[in-house]
Amino acid sequence: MAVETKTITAIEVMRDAPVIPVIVLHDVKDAVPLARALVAGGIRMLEVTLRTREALECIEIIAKEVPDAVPGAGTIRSAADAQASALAGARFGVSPGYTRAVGKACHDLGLPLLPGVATGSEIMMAQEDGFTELKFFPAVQAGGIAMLKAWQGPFGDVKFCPTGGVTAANAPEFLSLANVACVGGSWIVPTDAIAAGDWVRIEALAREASQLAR
Ligand SMILES: O=C(O)C(=O)C[C@H](O)[C@H](O)COP(=O)(O)O
Repeated sequence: MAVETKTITAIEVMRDAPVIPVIVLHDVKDAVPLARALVAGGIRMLEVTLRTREALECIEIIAKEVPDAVPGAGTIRSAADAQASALAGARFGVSPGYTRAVGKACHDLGLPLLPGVATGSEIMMAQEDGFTELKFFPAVQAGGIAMLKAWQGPFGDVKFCPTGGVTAANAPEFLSLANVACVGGSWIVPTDAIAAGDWVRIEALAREASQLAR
């Protein structure tokens, strides 16, 4: 059954599955089979990064052709990125950092945003602007589990999606933390599997990821 479009919120994006795949697509023809494989494996929230020229077209075709998937745009770095993503049919946005301009654009567009943060000041700025579900990026490189535990005190009302260096091996420990709602990562969408069209492998990786405990 297709996920209702208009009412999705950032926390719903985070709670749908334990893992949000961070997807890099270079070829539009891969978008639909990849999205179908992820959905078959139990992952519906799909972050398609705006790192490639093809990304917006990929979001558009997933939105049209895979009703059970919820395409989102990653690597949103400007208001223009947010606008183009919403126009293409992205249902949520993820940014590697936070600026007021990006926050305001997403707010005005009604596009739920997981803003990227790596410091207390960035968390406070995002919170001031009304965001309480945040991406911790780059999670492992910026302090990992220990950082998230330290944030539990002053920022106990924030839920994080740690992303960057998260793998099948360390995801369970991240997911066991009370302030972690889900994790993000590229490990379930390996570049070589996409290039080879190995959708069976990606479906298997998604299935394993979707069964991780939180
Ligand atoms: O492109 C973006 O907007 C990003 O924020 C970067 C990604 O989140 C990380 O590159 C994922 O990290 P890995 O799972 O270690 O590959």
